[in-house]
Amino acid sequence: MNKLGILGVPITIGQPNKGADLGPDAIRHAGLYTVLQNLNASYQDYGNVQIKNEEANQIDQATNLKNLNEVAAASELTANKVSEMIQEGQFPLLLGGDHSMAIGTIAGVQQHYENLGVIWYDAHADFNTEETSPSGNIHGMSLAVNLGMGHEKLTSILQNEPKIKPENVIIIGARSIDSGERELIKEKGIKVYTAHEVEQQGIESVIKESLNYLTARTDGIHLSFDVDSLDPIYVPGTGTPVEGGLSVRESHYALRLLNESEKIVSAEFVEVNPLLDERNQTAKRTVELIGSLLGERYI
Ligand SMILES: NC(=[NH2+])NCCC[C@H](N)C(=O)O
Ligand SMILES: [Mn+2]
Ligand SMILES: [Mn+2]
Repeated sequence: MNKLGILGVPITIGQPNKGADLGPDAIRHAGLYTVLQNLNASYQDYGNVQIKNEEANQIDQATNLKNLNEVAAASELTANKVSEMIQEGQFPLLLGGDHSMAIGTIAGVQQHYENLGVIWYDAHADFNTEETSPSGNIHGMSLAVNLGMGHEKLTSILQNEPKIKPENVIIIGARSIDSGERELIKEKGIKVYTAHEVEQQGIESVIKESLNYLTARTDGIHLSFDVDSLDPIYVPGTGTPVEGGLSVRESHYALRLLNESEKIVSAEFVEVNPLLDERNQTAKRTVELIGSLLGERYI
């Protein structure tokens, strides 16, 4: 694997809770470097992107978007940094931060791929627009934004065009989808393996099918891993938990299969919120999951 470029994106204003800005450092403190050193991974930690969480408390009345300008500014900074890391030949490993950060990360990665694929591992689809969103929270819109749907300040980061094609996206683990999102998902023909389908089909088959499908049609796959994909019993430190989630075991297996495929070109682990956590267990599990993606094995 290429040298890792680690970047924290301490953004919390894409959703209503304080504390997701502490996620990147909680992940570092939970033993990230030890795991990387045990894997003999070479890495460079660029620290955290400067995000203006404090200055943001605005609902843009005209648009139903919370903290639009600040999220857009954060996305721009993130996108540029991520793009630079790939330019340097590094594998971006991004630590979050709420899921609005994916607007920036994917814009940055996409600069280097003509036909980027995305695996969106999440309890949610994050497929709202300002018209459909029940909350106005931009973390529930980031996937739609990446497909070119939503406010122009968000869809035009780095380039004013869609970053990914609808047919190059696979959502895995979904179990909380708003009615407006459901319609958009159907309209765009997005592939979704809900939590029920993971149960029915098994995670191995879901991941292998996804990899076969995406490898045939894309030139690289970005992994967007929202920790709330897991059941809240394992990840209490996250802002929008949904019962009935994926298990730690099947998620490790999913990540191991992704590692073995050698098709993942960048990854983000998002929605860790230490203020909602107990004893940093959510960050610790996140570090272990990162280990599986990077090649750690039980034996
Ligand atoms: N990245 C997340 N955790 N997203 C949660 C989104 C929740 C809800 N669908 C919304 O739009 O507000
Ligand atoms: Mn999400
Ligand atoms: Mn989620």
